[in-house]
Amino acid sequence: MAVFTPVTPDQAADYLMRYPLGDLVALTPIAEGVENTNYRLETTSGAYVLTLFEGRTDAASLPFCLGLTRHLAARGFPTPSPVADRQGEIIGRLNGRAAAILNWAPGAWKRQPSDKEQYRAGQVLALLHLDAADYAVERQNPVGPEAWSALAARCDGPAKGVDRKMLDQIKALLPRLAEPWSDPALPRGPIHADYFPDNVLFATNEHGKSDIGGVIDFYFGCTDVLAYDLAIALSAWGFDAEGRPMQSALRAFQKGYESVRPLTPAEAEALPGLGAAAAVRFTLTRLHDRIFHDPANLVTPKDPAPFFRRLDYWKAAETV
Ligand SMILES: Nc1ncnc2c1ncn2[C@@H]1O[C@H](COP(=O)(O)OP(=O)(O)O)[C@@H](O)[C@H]1O
Ligand SMILES: N[C@@H](CCOP(=O)(O)O)C(=O)O
Repeated sequence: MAVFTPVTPDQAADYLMRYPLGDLVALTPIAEGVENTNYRLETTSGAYVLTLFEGRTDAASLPFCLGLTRHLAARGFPTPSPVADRQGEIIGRLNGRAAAILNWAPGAWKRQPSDKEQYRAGQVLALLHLDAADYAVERQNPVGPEAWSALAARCDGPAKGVDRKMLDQIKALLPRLAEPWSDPALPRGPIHADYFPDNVLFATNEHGKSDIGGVIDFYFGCTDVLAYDLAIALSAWGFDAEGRPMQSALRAFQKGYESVRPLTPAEAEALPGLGAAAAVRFTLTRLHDRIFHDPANLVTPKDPAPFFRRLDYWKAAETV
């Protein structure tokens, strides 16, 4: 489930009165997602998503994240735009939470993307980097290198068994993994930072062809190293459920990316190190979420081990 803060139809209808979106027709909870509360909102003017932002999405980050989404949508990038209320505001408040309404992106994410879809996903990530380049607002990465030691330190006391083993290896790697962030040759800009298959919805376009209809969930979005975003995406799209590399998927995704935005020599050289950093970043947050899992929260914590295994691939790539 991903309804942490319930909303009744009456509350949604009341909230909708602030928006020029017509009247409520249906309010349906969305089961997917792990961070925030999401409802599909159908009104007399169309379909939308109503999001209530929960604990880990810091309300102070929303002007950056929703502003970036709006900036990209205005450029024609495929992402559902946040809707402004009658006062022009895109961030509201509902049931004690910061809230927003975004356009509904039709389609579904690909559980087993073909190489063609991998290529297209790579292209769209590169387009995101180009279209976002002149977005003037900045946000430090909330789960960047500075946050890793704090996450590791929090897990340090309670981690046991396999978690303990992963954590000990990670702690030894942390100083070296942060090195690319002091390289001034790596271009920086707005990044998605969570460009996983479940955040990329494919739909049938106006020509009857399947294409990316909506990139969603910019709530880890921040200003960071562009090639790190590619490394995160390759780590998310290019490995199987056990964390083993899928060579043709990795090639297709990167080829798609570079068909739009070729990597600089410095980026190409840094990519394996950034991939290792991405593997550790997601291992750490998954470890943290599993160790501190609240049993009252029905979302099943994600397994950190397959992400930890990606380290072997990236470490081997560093020595090639
Ligand atoms: N704008 C949207 N259009 C269509 N579906 C959406 C939209 N935003 C979210 N969803 C649906 O809600 C689910 C959870 O959204 P997501 O932003 O990934 O949540 P969380 O941040 O809690 O993980 C997505 O997997 C998708 O099915
Ligand atoms: N992609 C992250 C978790 C964040 O989940 P999302 O539903 O907000 O994309 C992971 O896989 O660890």
